Amino acid sequence: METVIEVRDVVTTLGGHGIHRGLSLSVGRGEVIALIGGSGTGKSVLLREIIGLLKPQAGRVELFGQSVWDATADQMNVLRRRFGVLFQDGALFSSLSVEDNVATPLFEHTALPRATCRRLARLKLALAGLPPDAATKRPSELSGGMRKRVALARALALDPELLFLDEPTSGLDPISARAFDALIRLLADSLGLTVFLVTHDLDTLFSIIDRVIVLSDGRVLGSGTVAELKHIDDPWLQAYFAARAHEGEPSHGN
Ligand SMILES: Nc1ncnc2c1ncn2[C@@H]1O[C@H](COP(=O)(O)OP(=O)(O)OP(=O)(O)O)[C@@H](O)[C@H]1O
Repeated sequence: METVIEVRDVVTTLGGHGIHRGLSLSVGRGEVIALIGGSGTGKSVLLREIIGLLKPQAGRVELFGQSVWDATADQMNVLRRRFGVLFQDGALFSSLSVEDNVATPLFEHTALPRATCRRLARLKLALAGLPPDAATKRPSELSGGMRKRVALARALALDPELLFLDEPTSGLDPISARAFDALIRLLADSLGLTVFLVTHDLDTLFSIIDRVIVLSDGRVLGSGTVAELKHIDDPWLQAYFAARAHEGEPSHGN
């Protein structure tokens, strides 16, 4: 399997605290991966390092075989077009229409006429499951679940091969969260996307994830299906899965 994300021996210190202490992981094309770990273990920081927003003190990060932290500005621009990111808060522009929010990456990274960008944006909105009348609204006129879908549509604007999502279901009610999970899996399967998401949501793990990577104490504690990880003798991981056991059985076979 082609490697899409490669993280090797990453060391991160922030504010005098060691966050990552020689962290390594890799993700293959087409995998739907969840990164989990206790609060403050450095999941979001790692995500920012992988997408080139924060530089680790040591180690190597590669996307599609290109070193992120040795890339020239031109190489980074090419890389940025190959991945989309959905940040935790959606980071939508409140003053722009939904359609222009989604068209913004097309305005910025392509020479297409603005009307064409908007037409493509409408297609992405439909792909993200939004009704046509959402396009001309402002983000504030939509529900939280719909705003997430707008942010997803924007992350898909440039037809990425790789999608990063930071806590995609946080702030959603359980029904919207499960619908959003299903949408991510559908898009991954339909478009051949590789998905790397950070989550605390056990239902997401049980329903749509191929492989879970667990961060603990600055390193990868383990990686595998939920069933495989249940055998790891780690207090945080055991407590995490116990929370699910109290809620009932998993909805999916892994
Ligand atoms: N820019 C920064 N400067 C200093 N410390 C930071 C910075 N960004 C993050 N941190 C610290 O790094 C640690 C890891 O943060 P991070 O947000 O990656 O954790 P996380 O695993 O995503 O946590 P959570 O599950 O609670 O979202 C935290 O202790 C955080 O306070």
